[in-house]
Amino acid sequence: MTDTRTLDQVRADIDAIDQEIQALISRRANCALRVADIKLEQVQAARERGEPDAEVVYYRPEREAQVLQRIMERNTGPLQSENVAHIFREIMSACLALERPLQVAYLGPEGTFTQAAAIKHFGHAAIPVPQNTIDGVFSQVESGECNYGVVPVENSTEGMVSHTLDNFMDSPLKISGEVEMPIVHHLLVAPEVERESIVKICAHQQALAQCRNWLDLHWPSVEREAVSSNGEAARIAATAPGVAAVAGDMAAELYGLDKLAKGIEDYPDNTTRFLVVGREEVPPSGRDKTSIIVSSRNKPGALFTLLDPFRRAGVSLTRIDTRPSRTEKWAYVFFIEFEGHLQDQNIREIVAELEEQSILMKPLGSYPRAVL
Ligand SMILES: O=C(O)C(=O)C[C@]1(C(=O)O)C=C[C@@H](O)C=C1
Repeated sequence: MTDTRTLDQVRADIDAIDQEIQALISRRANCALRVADIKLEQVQAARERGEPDAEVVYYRPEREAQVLQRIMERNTGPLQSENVAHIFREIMSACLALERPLQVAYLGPEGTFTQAAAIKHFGHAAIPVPQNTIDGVFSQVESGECNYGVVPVENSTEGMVSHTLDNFMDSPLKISGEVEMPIVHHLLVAPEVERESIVKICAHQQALAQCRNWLDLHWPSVEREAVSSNGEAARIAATAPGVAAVAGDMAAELYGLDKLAKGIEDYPDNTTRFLVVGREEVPPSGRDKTSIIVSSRNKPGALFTLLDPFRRAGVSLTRIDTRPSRTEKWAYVFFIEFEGHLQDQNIREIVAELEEQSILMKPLGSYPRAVL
């Protein structure tokens, strides 16, 4: 049947639907408030049972992943599943903020891709707390100043962010989630700045590397300077007219910069993966990944021996990386990521075997696979 409603009629329908959606969102928010009360009651009961350290965990990544996954699965259009999930991401973010506003440390300053990743994962109701260094993010969460932290871990062009991996070696923090961000870089300048006046291009070293071919081709003789972050590069470009920055949309918006060239990364499917760190272990969501650090003696076949239990159990590895050991005791330190949860029987067996064969075996946490 053709739709014969007039513009006014359709708008009246939209108004009525909005009213219903709003009432439903308020009902949902009241449920979240009740969830918060129940969580508190459960912790009080646990303390009375003699568990003095029991603490309320408001943020539940496994539950959020399940909610978002289901929303995407049952979407029938016409909106795209990802767009619908983003809307619910924000609704859950606001509901969680009613229960307890989350402080999220991230590798700043404002305008970095890590901030964009933190917002993508936690939504806009979380309180972002920029840190100057990856170490700073870890220590804010370790000390309890912030509830969670977001750090870059791997780029599809440049490989692992070794500093993040090094932090995991000594930190008691657990991984509670992962975020994937497509990385699109632009060449940014302050408004009205002419191409001819650019004498220097600033960016984080990873961004300079990700755009190396493009910069070699278009700006071969202009000095490049690596600075602490893309956000910092954008801040410099906003105040120094001879300086351009390589950074993303968020930095461009934040510092009011113009795009002299868009999408300048050498590989168009350039993505960065971020990890969310927290103090709690995350229960299974049904679609999980696990990360561990494992180290073995320097002897022939050492890596094969460590990986063989995964092959036998048919568990897929999603990442393996090596870092130089920082103590003489260990010859190799491997970061291994795989599908499954530390509570799964087959993963428990693999971990037990690795504990026997290695000189160090540190689980970094199980967490839901990125949904968005
Ligand atoms: O189910 C919970 O534990 C809730 O707190 C509710 C809710 C939600 O809004 O759906 C909010 C925050 C949590 O991170 C997960 C889900």
